[in-house]
Amino acid sequence: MENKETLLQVRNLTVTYHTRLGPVSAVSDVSFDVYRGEILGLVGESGCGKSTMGKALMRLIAPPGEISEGQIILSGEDILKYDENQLREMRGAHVSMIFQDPMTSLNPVQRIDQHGIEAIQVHEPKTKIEQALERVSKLFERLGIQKRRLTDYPHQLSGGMRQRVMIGLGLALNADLIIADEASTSLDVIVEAKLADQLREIRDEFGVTLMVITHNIALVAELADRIAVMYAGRMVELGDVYEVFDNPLHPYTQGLLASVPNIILNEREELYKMPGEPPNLTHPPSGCRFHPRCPKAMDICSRYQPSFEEVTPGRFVHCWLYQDHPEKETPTLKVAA
Ligand SMILES: Nc1ncnc2c1ncn2[C@@H]1O[C@H](COP(=O)(O)OP(=O)(O)OP(=O)(O)O)[C@@H](O)[C@H]1O
Ligand code: NI
Repeated sequence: MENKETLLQVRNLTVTYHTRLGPVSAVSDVSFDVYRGEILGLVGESGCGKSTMGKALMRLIAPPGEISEGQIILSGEDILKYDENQLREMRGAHVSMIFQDPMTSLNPVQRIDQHGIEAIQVHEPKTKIEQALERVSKLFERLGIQKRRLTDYPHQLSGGMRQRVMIGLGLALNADLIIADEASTSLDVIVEAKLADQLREIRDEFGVTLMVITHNIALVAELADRIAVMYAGRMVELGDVYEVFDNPLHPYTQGLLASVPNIILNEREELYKMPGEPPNLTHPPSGCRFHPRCPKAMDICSRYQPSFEEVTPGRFVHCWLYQDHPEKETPTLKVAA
């Protein structure tokens, strides 16, 4: 993409869930931009905070969770300052989220075409039903939903189709940003490689911005322009998808990509299994949260949190390997007790 226009700026975003075991910072001090018209893939192990991030961008974090710090600036406006009316307008017309189970967002007693017509008419009340229906059926056809399915009810469609319907509704609303949150277990939409092509075509045609939250790294390779990697509530790497797959900088990204079949490995090499488990976020490790599992950890990594530094243009990494600190070379003295 040439001329990048920033659609969304996330700054120092922190989301905290207040649990019985103490506060959990599911998203911790995360900053990044989303460009208009891009497809951004957000990946990371289960529990690293991807869905929390997506919900925060929709202002859908509810108690016991709260956005405890930061800014979310959409087209120049801080949505953390929005009141309920402004939020309703934003969720309708500007940002759409497709959840892991679209059944929860679709009305079970409403046909697919009615969902589409309603989506259009809520925001463009002057549009006639016939016009709205025509737009909807064109849109859905582009997404691989045939005309005869338009009179179906949500339960008559497969999970993958329901997700397409949600994407279609987002497009019908002319949403600027569509956030799609893939379930960890669902095979659904994305398994169909064809959808990656369709989504890219639709993006080109409608200029919509897509944020795809998924465990499916192969899909991200296929679909996304940029990839963002989260670990234990922090964003650890962000960059052009080709550059990151070609040369992952953060040791976590390196491990994550090495554990995916057929992407960066020769067939003969064995898949890498990352040692250890993600941390308990009620007591996250000090410094870089990845340090206990990191094969390249240095002394400083457990003591200080690295910043999210732009190491080459457009490439951000949260890792002491790529930034300096006065104490970087000085090991802590281990004093015997
Ligand atoms: N409502 C909640 N109350 C308390 N803790 C929560 C709540 N929702 C999420 N969490 C915690 O926040 C952290 C991040 O969860 P989140 O669902 O955002 O992760 P995720 O990356 O989307 O995981 P997955 O890939 O499994 O969908 C986890 O530790 C989770 O237990
Ligand atoms: Ni999730």
